[in-house]
Amino acid sequence: EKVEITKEQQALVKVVVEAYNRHQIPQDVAKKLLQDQYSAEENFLLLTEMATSQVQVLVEFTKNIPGFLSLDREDQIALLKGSAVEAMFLRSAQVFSKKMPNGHTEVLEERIRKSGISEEFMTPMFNFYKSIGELHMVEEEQALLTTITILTPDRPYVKDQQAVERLQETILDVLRKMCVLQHPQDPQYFARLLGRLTELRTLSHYHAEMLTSWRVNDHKFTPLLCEIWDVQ
Ligand SMILES: CC(C)c1onc(-c2c(Cl)cccc2Cl)c1COc1ccc2c(ccn2Cc2cccc(C(=O)O)c2)c1
Repeated sequence: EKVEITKEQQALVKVVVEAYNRHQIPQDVAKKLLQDQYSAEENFLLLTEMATSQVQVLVEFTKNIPGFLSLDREDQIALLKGSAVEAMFLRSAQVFSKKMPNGHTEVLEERIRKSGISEEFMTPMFNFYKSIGELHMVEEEQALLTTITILTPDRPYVKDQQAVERLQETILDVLRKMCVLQHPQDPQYFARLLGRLTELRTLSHYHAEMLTSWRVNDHKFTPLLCEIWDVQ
């Protein structure tokens, strides 16, 4: 049947994409990527600063998701805590699929590889970046996929899962239509996008182990990261 995006769905996408593009890491933080030296300590500190900045960007973006602020307050917190790592993997994946001015990408890769993260997490992490890059997502797809990740009903401690499910379904519906319209030659494209969400969950489990190994080596995080990741 003819797939068409309704007026209100177009308005929804506009709000989400504008919010997604409005909130970027401050240029001075992104620029630091290129400047400071390369010790493992320096790299860890820089990545910590970027993660902290990204969490602030994520909180601001989430407040613009239509319906999010009408959810139960504690559920809003549970959704943010449960999705922060996955949203940041998606965001950093955009950098690796050349979202950032080139030169940043290589430097960011270098710093991640030399920040005390053990080899076993590197492979899945960079495989994910590669698999995201291969999708060549347009910015609407990136913004909607991040929104769908945030609106995952079965995060720990979410009380009213139905309310989250209703919001998520609204976004899934418009993303599905957009994929059909943007990729008529690839009917599986939408399914492949959602497949990345499964990969994100696996990465999120790896990340919990990365955090533990950093803490064992007495690495310090910022108060915001401690709060959102329940560490220290
Ligand atoms: C605390 C710190 C060491 C950490 O723990 N886990 C992760 C970690 C790692 Cl090592 C990989 C993936 C996810 C996380 Cl949380 C991190 C670092 O988090 C990052 C690092 C870079 C990130 C982000 C998010 C985006 N980017 C890339 C980026 C850079 C500059 C500008 C922009 C931009 O949007 O304009 C984006 C998070």
